[in-house]
Amino acid sequence: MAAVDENAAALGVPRKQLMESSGHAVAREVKDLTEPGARVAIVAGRGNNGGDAFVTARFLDAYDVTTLLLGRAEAIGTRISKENWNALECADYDTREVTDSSAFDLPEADVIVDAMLGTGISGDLREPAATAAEAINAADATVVAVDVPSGFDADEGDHADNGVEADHVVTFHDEKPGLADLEATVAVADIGIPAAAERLVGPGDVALARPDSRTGRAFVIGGGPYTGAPALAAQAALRTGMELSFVAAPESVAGEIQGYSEDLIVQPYEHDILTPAQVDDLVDTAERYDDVVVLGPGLGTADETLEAARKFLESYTGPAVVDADALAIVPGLETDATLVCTPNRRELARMGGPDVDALAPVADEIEAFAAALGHVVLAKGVDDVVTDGNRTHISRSGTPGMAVGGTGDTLAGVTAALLEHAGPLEAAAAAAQVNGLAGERLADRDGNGLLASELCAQLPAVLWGESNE
Ligand SMILES: NC(=O)C1=CN([C@@H]2O[C@H](COP(=O)(O)OP(=O)(O)OC[C@H]3O[C@@H](n4cnc5c(N)ncnc54)[C@H](O)[C@@H]3O)[C@@H](O)[C@H]2O)[C@@H](O)CC1
Ligand SMILES: [K+]
Repeated sequence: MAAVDENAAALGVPRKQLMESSGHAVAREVKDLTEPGARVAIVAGRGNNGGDAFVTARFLDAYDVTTLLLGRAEAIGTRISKENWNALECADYDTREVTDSSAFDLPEADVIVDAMLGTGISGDLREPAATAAEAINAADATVVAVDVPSGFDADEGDHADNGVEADHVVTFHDEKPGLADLEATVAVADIGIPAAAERLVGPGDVALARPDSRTGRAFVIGGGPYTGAPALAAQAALRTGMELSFVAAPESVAGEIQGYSEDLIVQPYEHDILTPAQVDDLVDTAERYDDVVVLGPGLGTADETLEAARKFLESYTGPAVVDADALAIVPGLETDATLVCTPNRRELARMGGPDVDALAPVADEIEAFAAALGHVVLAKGVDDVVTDGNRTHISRSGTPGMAVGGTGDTLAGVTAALLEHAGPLEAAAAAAQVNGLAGERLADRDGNGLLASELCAQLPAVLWGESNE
């Protein structure tokens, strides 16, 4: 929800507007339940849940409304909530600050609006919310909860023992898991979040997957016929926050790959391409160090290489990005690994997916393809389609200059790094967006002459730069 919210703001629908819709929806519920003139007590916390209810008060001018704030007005936690509180104060609404739990005095009311805590809560209620909840539960009034009954943990779906027992819940945008199990009627209010805030990858999705610590090991299994591809994937993983990037490559090309960069750790194996003989060692290494694997860049299409890729994924059980030539073996594969497959349009068609120029118009078909495949698919095109077969996102970032070779390899490395911090769909969606944004930054300078090797250097600014603060 926080991600969708941030995406909506980026699309021009800021959170304060959503708060206005939320507060209005709660007021409509109160109006449905009572006649004008009825007594309404709003009990509000200092977060945005309380802010919603300050809006509600403005829509209930025909009622006898008292708004109680748990805490001091200076301590209201968000700007938009503060602004809505100030609006009540300036316009002479009946507002009261409850500065400690012993001073909590719930007015006689026909309806109580519970806006103490929303989705920002964890654990049992602390004071003064605990005392207030007790009074609300003891009161002979209809209780309308804003978003969730206070004490309900929307992440876990369970309810604190000392939480509010609501009669009605007006929840926003979407059902929350566990709400339906409560003894309350639940109404889902549409608060005007554009569908694109969920469909299109935005800054909220990037924030969800952004590494907040430097950690993890990328293990790129690639190289042989080509050497640049594995090096680019490994570099991109480092630029996206991995601690170490290993490249397992044939000894015939290991020196060349190392020669590109002192940042990489190259682990040569005997042979000049990947064959099944190397697979047991590679699986051992990847599992022992909890690596995130990138399988495919530069491996080539020799039969024994593809056989080796298959054998690797049949025994490996960790997370892996499968790219380039290795994608050919994924359809029909039996594996316990968590895969993100990153085909371009041609590779997607060869895997049995739709054969089209533009991916976004056939997003539903790609979703069905991913469902049948049983893995997350990040299909790369002008617009990228990212889907787990159930939920689907479209990333529109990127620039025509990214048609250059190597940007798919950097994407594979970015995806691997984000897999260290997020689930496969979330990591893939954010990776598509981040790689494209890095390309856009570089295109400001280099236009259609940008290089994948230089795109890597843009990744940190996209993820942690000033525009994110
Ligand atoms: N898209 C969205 O996310 C929208 C959210 N809105 C509202 O914003 C709410 C979430 O707002 P916030 O994130 O500000 O969170 P809350 O309003 O739920 O408040 C969190 C506050 O409660 C305190 N707290 C946490 N656990 C506690 C406990 N066990 N006992 C006592 N205090 C505790 C925290 O210190 C924090 O200050 C939603 O429930 C909804 O009502 C709406 O304004 C509309 C849009
Ligand atoms: K609430």
